[in-house]
Amino acid sequence: MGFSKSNEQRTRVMSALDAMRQQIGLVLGAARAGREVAETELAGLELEQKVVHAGLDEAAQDEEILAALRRPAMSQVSSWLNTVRAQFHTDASTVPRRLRELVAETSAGAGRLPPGEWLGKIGTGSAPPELWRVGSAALSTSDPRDRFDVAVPLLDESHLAITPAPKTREQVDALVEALLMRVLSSVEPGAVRVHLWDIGQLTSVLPNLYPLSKTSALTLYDPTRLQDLLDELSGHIRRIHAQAMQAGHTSLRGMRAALGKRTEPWRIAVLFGNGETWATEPLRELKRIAGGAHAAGISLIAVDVPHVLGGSVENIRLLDERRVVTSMTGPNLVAQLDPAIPSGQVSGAAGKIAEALIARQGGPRSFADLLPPELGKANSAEELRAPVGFFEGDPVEVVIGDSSPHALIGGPSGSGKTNFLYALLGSLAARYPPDELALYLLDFKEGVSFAGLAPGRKDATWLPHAKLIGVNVNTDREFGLALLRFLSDELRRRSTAAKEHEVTNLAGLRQEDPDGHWPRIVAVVDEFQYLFAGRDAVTNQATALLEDIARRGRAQGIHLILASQDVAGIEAFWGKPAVFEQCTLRIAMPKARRVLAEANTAAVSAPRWHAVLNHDSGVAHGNQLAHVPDASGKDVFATLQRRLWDAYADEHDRPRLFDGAHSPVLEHVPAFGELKPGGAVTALLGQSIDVEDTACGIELAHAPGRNLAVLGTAAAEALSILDSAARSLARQYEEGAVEFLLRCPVERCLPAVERLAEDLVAHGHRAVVLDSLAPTLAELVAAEPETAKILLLYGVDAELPSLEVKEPGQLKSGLDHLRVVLKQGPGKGTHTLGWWRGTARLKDTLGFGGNDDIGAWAALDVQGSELSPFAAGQVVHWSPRPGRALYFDRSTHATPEVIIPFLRPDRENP
Ligand SMILES: Nc1ncnc2c1ncn2[C@@H]1O[C@H](COP(=O)(O)OP(=O)(O)OP(=O)(O)O)[C@@H](O)[C@H]1O
Repeated sequence: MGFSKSNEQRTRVMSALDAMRQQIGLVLGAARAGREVAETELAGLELEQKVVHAGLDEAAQDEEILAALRRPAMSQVSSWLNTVRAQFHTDASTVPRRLRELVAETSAGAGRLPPGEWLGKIGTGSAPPELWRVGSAALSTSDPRDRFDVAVPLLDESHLAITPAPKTREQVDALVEALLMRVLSSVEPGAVRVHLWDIGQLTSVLPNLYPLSKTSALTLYDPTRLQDLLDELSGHIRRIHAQAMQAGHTSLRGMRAALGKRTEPWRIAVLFGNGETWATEPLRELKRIAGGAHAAGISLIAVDVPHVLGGSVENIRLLDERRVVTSMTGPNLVAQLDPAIPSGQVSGAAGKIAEALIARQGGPRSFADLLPPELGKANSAEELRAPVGFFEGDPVEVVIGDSSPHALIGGPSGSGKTNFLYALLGSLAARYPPDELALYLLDFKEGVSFAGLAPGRKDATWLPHAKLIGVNVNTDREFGLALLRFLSDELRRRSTAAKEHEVTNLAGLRQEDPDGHWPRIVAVVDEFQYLFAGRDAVTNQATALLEDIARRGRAQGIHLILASQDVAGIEAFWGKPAVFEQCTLRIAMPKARRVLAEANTAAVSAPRWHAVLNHDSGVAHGNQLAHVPDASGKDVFATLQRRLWDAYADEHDRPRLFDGAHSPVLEHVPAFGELKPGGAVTALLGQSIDVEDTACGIELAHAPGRNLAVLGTAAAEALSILDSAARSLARQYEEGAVEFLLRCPVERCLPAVERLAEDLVAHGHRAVVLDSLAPTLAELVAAEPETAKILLLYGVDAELPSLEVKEPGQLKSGLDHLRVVLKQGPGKGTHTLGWWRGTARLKDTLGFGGNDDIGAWAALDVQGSELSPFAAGQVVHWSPRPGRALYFDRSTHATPEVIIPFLRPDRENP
């Protein structure tokens, strides 16, 4: 039925009803008119009053009145009344027929027919009736053919206010139930959503409809959840308003008419009050909702709510169990409610609709349903947009862009947070090619959540969008910091470019610099609260960087997705509202707390494998529930990854994988492969904790202080550092151009030292493991070296007692010679790389004023406070941990940095 046609019909119904109301009014009008006549004739007036009081029909039976009318003086009264009466009957007799016809026209099927005709059948209509029968009425009770339908408008049209009479709750329930069943049976399953709230009952509001409550067609709100319902409705109104406005319409109905299809379900909210007035705040909200409801396809049915609602409202007032007065038929006509539909029939039919709805929605959807028909067709200049799940069969999208630049995801362990991230990453990567979207993925959790996106032993493919993948970084907060620094640098680079092109955001930059490479960057930090885990410099720097990126990233297309398992992660924000506020996209997994706004409890009731998406900073009206398909099951993501890899891997390098649980092997790092004679000689010591895959080393220039001290008792790490230093140096000298002098008084380390010496020799260099150190030191002091010499001293502290002894007749001790070698050696190409097992012994070795001779150090299990004398007195923060060293090179570092000593597989370990 076309909109204008139905409108016309509705007008006709209304005018027919008006006509009837007028006829009824005439009877009373007659009395008034008669009274005017009777002003000149008191008797006439009295008589008429009597007639009117009795009613025309009754008066005709009343002998006394009849006698009075027969009096000649009253002839005028008598004939006038007769005319009125005749005219009334002529007109009124046609009203029921006209009404019946019109209601039949506007209200087909379940809108009007008795339940036997439609109950239990599944509706197919997308254009439901406009009037819904609730009962019938007649102008004269004597003739049953005069009965006509009493019906009320509902969807898009009107609210309904029902006022019960005492002890009529059962009848009201039956009335509402029948009305809802008429509506639900008229339209296709899912096209109408019913929300039920009852102020006084916990469980049994219209129980016959309960089979529907396992679907979206029926949502029940217990008495305490009025606010949830009001939030839901007002959120819906705002969303529809925004949607419709964007598409150039003013209402859902208008949008539906223009598109020729239903875009959103209608909603009917039934509110059962108890006759008492509402508190100011919810009432205000209810009135606001009522005012905007029709445009959003919402109708309210308010039962025993003694307030005037906004919007158009029809009323039904019960006089007793059967008799009602409705605003449709006017105050003077009493209608009869239809009898209740037997409850078994209602629940049976509700069950059928529920089944049809479940079948229609096709059950849970899969990850493949999130993917577009073709890979990589989307453009990210304006925003990123991708579905992550489904609500009632319809996709629910995440939008990352100007109005929702950053996201906060929360959910307890096992709630599907990681799975959600996979769904999101997959959906994005399938839509945007790597030139449009670059991913930086960091997981502070122990485990390998993102490791599969980098090439691995089992699967050699990688996600071409991923530039960096950090896993097992829970103890390497510095890596998080490195990522933030990288993003902040990129932010600066982009804003400089934007300024140069005189634009203010990424979309502008891309337009002005079409050949530039400006993908949107999405950085995911899972369990980001680890960044703030200590009261230290890392936390302070992370906070500052994060705030900066959060604030300015929006314009430059740099987006943060911060995920956290528990409240702790969110609490980390409490002192940092800037970051929190910028995360306007909130995603709450079931049972997540504090991710959404304080009063928004949607996540509490979200079912398993669902997420509540909210692009409005977590305010309730922004809630969108979505079922998230399984994206982390076996082969699910991997299948997409392979397709993406096939499509893009040729042009996009593998991501850098940083795995905190696996130290790199010296021979595998690019920096080692690139070493060759001729450049500045650099001894590699370990891996930098950085976004780029870089090794960290000490440059052995011919300058004072170019020696290295390794400090601490951790033998494996100490061996590793000296080992990689020697091996990397070996690659930078031509054969015979360097001599390695090794000395190791620590028994258990000796095999490793001997093995190193053999390997150095095999490399073509001279390498000697010394039996004693003192004579060699004396020689080094005495002669000018012909070649570069590298002194590798293991456990120097063990050597000290013997070095301190002066040989008889000698002025200088071995220790004196060592001090000279440390001081003067580097200038002549003799560098000492030594391992002291404690800082005190290093001080003893260096003596007064000797600290400058150690230009660089790598500390292992040594407390920070012991290190400041070797770092120009600055406060050093360092909590020693296995597999890590704190490295400081006076000539290159402002502050020390954490490095990862290389792994020495298949080599002797102490
Ligand atoms: N939407 C889903 N459909 C089916 N299975 C899922 C879904 N989401 C998660 N799972 C499964 O549930 C388990 C836990 O999910 P997931 O690892 O994503 O949770 P999490 O919140 O990240 O937990 P944690 O933080 O402990 O890793 C996984 O085995 C995952 O495969």
